[in-house]
Amino acid sequence: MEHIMDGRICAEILEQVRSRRPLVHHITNTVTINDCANITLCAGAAPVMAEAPEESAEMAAVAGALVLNIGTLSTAQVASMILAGRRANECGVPVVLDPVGAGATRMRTDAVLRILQEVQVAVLKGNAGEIGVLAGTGGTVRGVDSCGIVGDAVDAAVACALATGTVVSMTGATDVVTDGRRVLLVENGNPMMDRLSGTGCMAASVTGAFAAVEGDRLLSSASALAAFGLAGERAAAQARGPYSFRTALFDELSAMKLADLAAGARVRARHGV
Ligand SMILES: Nc1ncnc2c1ncn2[C@@H]1O[C@H](COP(=O)(O)OP(=O)(O)OP(=O)(O)O)[C@@H](O)[C@H]1O
Ligand SMILES: Cc1ncsc1CCO
Ligand SMILES: [Mg+2]
Repeated sequence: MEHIMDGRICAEILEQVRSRRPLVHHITNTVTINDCANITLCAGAAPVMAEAPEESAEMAAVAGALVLNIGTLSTAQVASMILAGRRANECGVPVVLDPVGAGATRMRTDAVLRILQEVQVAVLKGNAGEIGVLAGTGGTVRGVDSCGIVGDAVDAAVACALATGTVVSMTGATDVVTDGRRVLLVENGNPMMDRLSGTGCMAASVTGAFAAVEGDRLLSSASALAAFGLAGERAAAQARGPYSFRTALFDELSAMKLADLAAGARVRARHGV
C-alpha cells in the first residue's frame, strides 16, 4: 500500500533549519568541500569544516549535526572521523555518513565498516552501488559512481538499514529512505544532478542540516532529499549545462519558498515491508 506524504512536513523541517540555523560540522573530501559549505548555507544552516584530530571532537560536541564523507579519505582522516563521531554520540549530535566509493577499493569498504562499528551513525547516505555493497546484497561501484545493484532497490536499502542499524538514504532517480521498517520514496530531482560531481556530497550536507532539527531521521532525510531535488528540478529548467545548473541549484535552494516545497515535494510512503 502506498500513499503520498504531506509536503508540509518537508516545509516545516526546512523552516526549522532556517530559524534555528544549526551548525553542521563536516569532515569531508577535498573535491566538493566548498560546494558542501555553500549548499549548507543555502539550506539555511551554518557549515564548518574541521578535520584536525586535535579539534574534531571538540567541534562535534557543539554541532547540530556531524557529516562524515570519505571521498578523499586517509588513515589519519578516518581516525579523526571516529574521534568526532564518538563525541557526537556522547553529546546526542546526529551523525550522517556518506560512504563515497565503498566497494570500489578495500580501503574504502573497510573504513566505512570501521566507522559503523565505532560510531552510532544516524543516517547512511549513499548511492545505490555503495548501499548494495554495504547491505551485502551486492552492488558495483567504479570510482565514486554507482554501477548498479543486485536485485530490488528497496530490498537492498531495507537490508542495509537492518544490517547497520541506521536510516539508509539511497540516492538515485528515485531516492529510497528507510529505517528498515518504514520506506519513503522521494521522486524529486533531475538527471542533470548526475552530470555534476558532488551532488551526492551536497545531499549529505542538506541531510545533516535537516537531521539537526528533526529527531525522526526518516522524515528529516526524505525531506532533505525532497528539498534538494526540487531545487534541482527548478535549476534544470534554467540551465544551459552542468555549470550554470550548479549556480542555479544553490540559488533555487536558497530562495525556495516554504509553500513551493510543500506543494512540490513528491514523497511516497510504502507500508507493509
Ligand atoms: N536521474 C536522476 N533523476 C533525478 N534525481 C537524480 C538523478 N540522479 C541523481 N539524482 C539526485 O542527485 C542527488 C545525488 O544522487 P547520486 O545518486 O547521483 O549521488 P552520488 O552518485 O553519490 O553523487 P556524487 O558522488 O557525485 O557526489 C540526489 O539528491 C538524487 O536524488
Ligand atoms: C570525484 C570524487 N572523487 C573523490 S570524492 C569525489 C566527489 C564526488 O563524490
Ligand atoms: Mg556519493
